[in-house]
Amino acid sequence: MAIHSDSLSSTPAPERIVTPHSASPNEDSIERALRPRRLDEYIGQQRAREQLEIFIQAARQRGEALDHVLLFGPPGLGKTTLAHIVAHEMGVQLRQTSGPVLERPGDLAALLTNLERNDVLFIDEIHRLSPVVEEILYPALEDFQIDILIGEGPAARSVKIDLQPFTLVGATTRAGMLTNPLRDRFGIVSRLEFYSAQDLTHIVTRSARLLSADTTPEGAIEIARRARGTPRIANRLLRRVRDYAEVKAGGRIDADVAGAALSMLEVDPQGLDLMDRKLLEAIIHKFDGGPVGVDSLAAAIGEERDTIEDVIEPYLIQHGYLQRTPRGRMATQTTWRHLGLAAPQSAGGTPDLF
Ligand SMILES: Nc1ncnc2c1ncn2[C@@H]1O[C@H](COP(=O)(O)OP(=O)(O)OP(=O)(O)O)[C@@H](O)[C@H]1O
Ligand SMILES: [Mg+2]
Repeated sequence: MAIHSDSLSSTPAPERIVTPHSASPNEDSIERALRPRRLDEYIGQQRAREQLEIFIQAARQRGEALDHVLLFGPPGLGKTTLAHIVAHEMGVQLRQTSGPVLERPGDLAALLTNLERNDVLFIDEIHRLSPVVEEILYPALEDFQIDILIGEGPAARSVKIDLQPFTLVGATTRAGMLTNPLRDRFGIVSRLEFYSAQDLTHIVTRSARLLSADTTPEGAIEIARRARGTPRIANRLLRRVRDYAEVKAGGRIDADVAGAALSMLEVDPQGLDLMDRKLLEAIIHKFDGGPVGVDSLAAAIGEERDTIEDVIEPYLIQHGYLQRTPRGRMATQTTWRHLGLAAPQSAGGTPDLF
């Protein structure tokens, strides 16, 4: 069966404390425990939440399946969480799989034919569906029907099978890698954004309550500020800071304890971690501040190109540490300053006038 657990859907990268991917099966089970189950417990992402609230209510009132939903955004922002919430709010079952797991059309056909009326089928990493599997999906999404080929050679014939109406929830970190015909079949498209420090503070406070971690409001703010705008990282930092507080500070997490613990974890005051700094330092020291192509950068820091593009870069770009230009990546004035260096005139971004 092609359904697989949450633990298989993330790339482990245990060496990195702020990696937005979940690092271990143990962490996955903690994540599940911290996962909000209802839409009104889902903090932040106001736009996505408000839209879904209306569409879910309308679908429920009509007794219909919700339109197909595409969720996209960087790892750890709550796509899987939202998929589960959609099923819960619709009062239906969720079946979960992911693009790379569905190798053959039959894998998807088996899942589709087992769905009950209005169920949610959640396909994670939907940009990694193989083209033959994607073909099966088109008529399923449009007409709730699939065409499957039975037999081989001259005796082969195509059979149409009717499906129950269902909702596909697709998640991807790369909306740009979806084919047009697939993207066009989603009626609801939600882009998840990095969270504000304020929203993350709510998330840390909620998780601290669930984990019975003794956290002051200032302690929660300190963790939230340094979590790269990402709930998964906020929850992970909270657990590590709690360990530190229990061993070094009688268990209480205040701003000083959180700050000391995060420094020990090499998360700097802006929330950048070792990998972030390694990338920024490589651009400055090995490539004179850029522009440098992402492949050269990947080779220089020993990371996969995909990891740079999906995991490291989005936050750095949004926060002005990195510019993506047609000729490659460039460090900005902010980057030079952040690393305690004097920026050259040629550095990207707003010049430092002071
Ligand atoms: N809006 C939110 N409110 C509270 N907690 C959240 C929210 N979004 C995410 N979380 C927490 O962050 C964790 C990670 O979220 P989730 O697994 O849904 O991310 P994802 O976008 O699916 O990541 P990936 O791209 O790696 O699959 C969850 O376990 C949950 O505890
Ligand atoms: Mg996920």
